[in-house]
Amino acid sequence: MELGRTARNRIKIGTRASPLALAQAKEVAGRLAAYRGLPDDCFEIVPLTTRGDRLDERPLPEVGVKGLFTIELEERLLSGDLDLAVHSAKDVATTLPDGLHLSAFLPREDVRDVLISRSGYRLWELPPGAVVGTSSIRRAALVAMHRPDLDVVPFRGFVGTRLKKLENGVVDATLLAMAGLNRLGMSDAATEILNPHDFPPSPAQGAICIESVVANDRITDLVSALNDAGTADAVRCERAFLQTLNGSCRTPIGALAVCHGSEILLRGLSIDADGRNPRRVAVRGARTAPAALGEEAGQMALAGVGMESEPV
Ligand SMILES: NCc1[nH]cc(CCC(=O)O)c1CC(=O)O
Repeated sequence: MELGRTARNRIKIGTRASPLALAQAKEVAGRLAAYRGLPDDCFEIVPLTTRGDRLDERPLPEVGVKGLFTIELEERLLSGDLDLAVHSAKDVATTLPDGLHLSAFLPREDVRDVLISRSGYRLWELPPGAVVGTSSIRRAALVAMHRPDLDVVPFRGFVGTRLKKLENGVVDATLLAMAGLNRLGMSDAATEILNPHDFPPSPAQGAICIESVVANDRITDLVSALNDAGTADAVRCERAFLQTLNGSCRTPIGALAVCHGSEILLRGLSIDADGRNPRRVAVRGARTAPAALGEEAGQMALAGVGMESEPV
């Protein structure tokens, strides 16, 4: 393959400029180099500040949630300035711009959320009125479901910034994805790993994906070496569930799909923003049509059928 021979045709990998996103882009460049036998210097990592980063001080639900961290990267893919973009799959809007596709998924990291608390308390041990910082409507709703007596406040910024704010006493506890902590080498910060039944993760949590131009066969072929089929199927199933339910983008949704041989098992949850009325759904189906299964589960949740009664 005539790749990376000169500076001019280096493969440009776009990413958010956060430390986590940069670590993920480096991981992708390293794997591509290793799997394709290419020199490291044939990749150029291009960090971009996204709208979501610029709106750092405002709570996310106010500024519209999806696509905030990806739009700038997508524009540059379409203009040809970038060859591929590396994203946390959970930050990618369920509908992509025409001409782009998710061309590979890396093997999924830990899918779970963790609680990080200053005094080492677990979620059920936090004193009444303790302040929990999160700007995720899903995490806020799940905290309210388990601990309606806690005070949830907006809390944003890069992972390291949030941990510093926690240390400085701005909040008593916060919630983060274990995957991000692992990738940053900060897993020691976790106080309690929350189990996915009590605290369902975001659809696509823990998965890194590559987005690129559909018509660019060279890039589609290049990145195919990185694709993990089980992760791709599970995430496509979860994203279809989210897309089916997410008319308003305001409904807290959790979802986790797991592949077992030729089948996928999907468990999903939707819940009111105040933590009331959790609605759970579970479906099992063939791996041949992951998105159809996710959509079916979404339709069931919308219709209120096939729901599991509480507690499960
Ligand atoms: N929205 C920020 C974001 N996007 C992906 C991750 C974690 C990494 C992952 O889920 O793969 C995080 C931080 C967090 O939620 O703790």
